[in-house]
Amino acid sequence: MELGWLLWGAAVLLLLHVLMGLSPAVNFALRIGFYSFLCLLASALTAPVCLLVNGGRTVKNMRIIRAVVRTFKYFFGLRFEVKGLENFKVEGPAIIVSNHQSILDMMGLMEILPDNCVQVAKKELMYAGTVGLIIYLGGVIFINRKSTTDAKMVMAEVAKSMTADNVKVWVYPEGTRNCTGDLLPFKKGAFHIAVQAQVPVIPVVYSSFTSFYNPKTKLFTSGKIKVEVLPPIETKGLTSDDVSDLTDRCFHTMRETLFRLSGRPSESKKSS
Ligand SMILES: CCCCCCCCCCCCCCCC(=O)SCCNC(=O)CCNC(=O)[C@H](O)C(C)(C)COP(=O)(O)OP(=O)(O)OC[C@H]1O[C@@H](n2cnc3c(N)ncnc32)[C@H](O)[C@@H]1OP(=O)(O)O
Ligand SMILES: CCCCCCCC/C=C\CCCCCCCC(=O)OC[C@@H](O)COP(=O)(O)O
Repeated sequence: MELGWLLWGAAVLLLLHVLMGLSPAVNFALRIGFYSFLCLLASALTAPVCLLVNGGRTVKNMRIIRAVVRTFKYFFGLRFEVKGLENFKVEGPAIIVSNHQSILDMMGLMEILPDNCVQVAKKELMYAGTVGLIIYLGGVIFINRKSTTDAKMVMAEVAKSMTADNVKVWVYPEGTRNCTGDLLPFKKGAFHIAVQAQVPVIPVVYSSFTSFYNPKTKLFTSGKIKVEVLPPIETKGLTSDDVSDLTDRCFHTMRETLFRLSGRPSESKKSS
């Protein structure tokens, strides 16, 4: 009986191995499928723990979620090389902005997530089964991207409450996933919150995934991701008139850093 199960297991592993060797598309689909399965399963198992330990929706649950997600990288052969963690050690609340390449970003996010930090997410994620539940329990702020008025109202509330509750807020200013090795133009929401709450903006940059992950060419292998937490940009004394400048400044600093971390010549060097 036990030998039978062993043989079945070996046959399944062999089949997976052959399928993965045969076609990059199958390899890609299997790995993404496994990642989604892992997220759904881990969320289903972690949600009751969060409820038991912390009783409901609170940023404290992020510590539990973070500990669980940090184990995921081993399944995919991913390594993170992190620099600048000391830049998170600002007194009190802050806005953290980072580049957003893929659903895999959740691993990079949890790798360095400071305590008392929630993310801003599109409201559709609330309905992603158990993942939606765990994100809700972690205190994630949901916005309706289709209504600027709605999103602005939610963000104005966040600007007020983050100081009172002493939380950091993590925003992906590109507003959507982008795996091209460059940055999309930044949306301004994150920078409006920072100015309204008069808190610093801390930029975080992850090197381009394109050498090991590319949905267009169905590439997904193991790889190394360089992460840099950049020095905080102060916003004390800035007003809403300064938001565009602040957004541009942050965009250019992050783009330079992205190119440097990804071993790509920067635009200024290319033209010289
Ligand atoms: C255990 C296992 C677990 C497994 C699993 C765990 C995972 C556990 C982690 C989950 C983590 C999830 C992570 C999800 C990640 C995403 O869901 S990313 C997608 C959602 N996030 C975002 O979209 C954030 C970035 N977007 C923004 O900030 C956008 O500005 C907004 C607020 C959505 C508005 O969108 P928009 O209208 O398209 O953008 P924009 O052009 O910036 O604004 C239009 C105008 O409004 C103004 N404006 C914008 N915002 C404001 C504001 N707040 N106040 C005043 N004016 C404003 C602008 O200045 C602009 O006016 P002008 O300057 O042009 O005159
Ligand atoms: C009963 C309903 C079942 C629904 C099943 C849904 C399956 C989803 C399961 C696992 C996927 C893992 C998700 C990890 C969290 C990813 C967050 C994320 O990266 O969202 C993308 C969002 O930032 C930007 O969205 P778009 O690039 O604009 O699009």
